[in-house]
Amino acid sequence: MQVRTPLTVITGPLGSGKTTLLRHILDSFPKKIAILMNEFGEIAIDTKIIQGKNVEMADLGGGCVCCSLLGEFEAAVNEIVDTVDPDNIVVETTGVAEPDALVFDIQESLTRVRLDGVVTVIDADAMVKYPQVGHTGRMQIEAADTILLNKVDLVSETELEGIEKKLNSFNEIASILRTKRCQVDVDLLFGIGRERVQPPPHHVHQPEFESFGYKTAAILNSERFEEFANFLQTDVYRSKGFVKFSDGNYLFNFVAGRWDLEPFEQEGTELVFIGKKVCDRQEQIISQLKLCEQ
Ligand SMILES: Nc1nc2c(ncn2[C@@H]2O[C@H](COP(=O)(O)OP(=O)(O)OP(=O)(O)O)[C@@H](O)[C@H]2O)c(=O)[nH]1
Repeated sequence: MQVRTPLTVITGPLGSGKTTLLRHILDSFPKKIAILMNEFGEIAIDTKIIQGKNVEMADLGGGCVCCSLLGEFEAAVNEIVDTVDPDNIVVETTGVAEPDALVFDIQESLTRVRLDGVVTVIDADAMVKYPQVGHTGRMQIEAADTILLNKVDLVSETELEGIEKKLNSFNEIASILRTKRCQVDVDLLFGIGRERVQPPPHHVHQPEFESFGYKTAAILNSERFEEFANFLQTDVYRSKGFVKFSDGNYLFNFVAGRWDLEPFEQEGTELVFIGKKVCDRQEQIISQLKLCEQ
């Protein structure tokens, strides 16, 4: 009998910490893992963050794995099993993906893998700033076997208790683990052996988010870029990518008004901007960025 490879889906809203979790898993999980990534936006940033970690990965490209890429997903999974034969496969979906169609597809159509579990990463800070959980967020919470309530360093104990209550009201069977920077014992995430049967999805997924990208070969002035990041508040919910300053290269992350820069070996500047009506501001944002060029 052919043994099916266990597959774990990582989902969760934009900027909640999915890539942070993947980096943590790759640093601490001793088995051979293959990763499949689906990104929102035309420039693949997460793939480049993970690359170089000595891991096999496949990039599903821009688009939504839950809507248009199911065929590509199946092909990529089969190819990984054939060529890499990993102990585990991990799929990181975009922050705007609804996992029900993907879970159903894995259950019904994928003969080489079995769904081990769904891990949903939740941004505690964003849950306080934007308490209304939208349709996509709700689907991501409902699908979870394990919820990482992440960014606990940014909110109070009382706020955490409120968020846990809300998460429980959407999903009372998932275990909720509080984390900072997704630091969790990775053994808790694997070997779940999910048995829940996913009913066919009634998929009406209409992502409300738009995105655009920007690349330049120019070196950016770090002080002007910091001013730019402070000014980004309106319309942009999420931005990420690489920036080149005169003193080196950095990974830039902006989520719900907070941003940080981390030294990162990736040459050049390429950024993605995501927000509900962000394309209306594309010209303005790019002209502000050009002012940062030295
Ligand atoms: N303060 C704080 N920041 C965190 C924590 N976890 C992650 N971050 C930061 O949150 C930002 C977004 O993290 P990512 O891991 O890139 O989020 P993501 O879910 O992969 O983002 P998308 O793929 O764009 O949806 C980064 O700046 C992280 O450093 C945390 O526990 N506390």
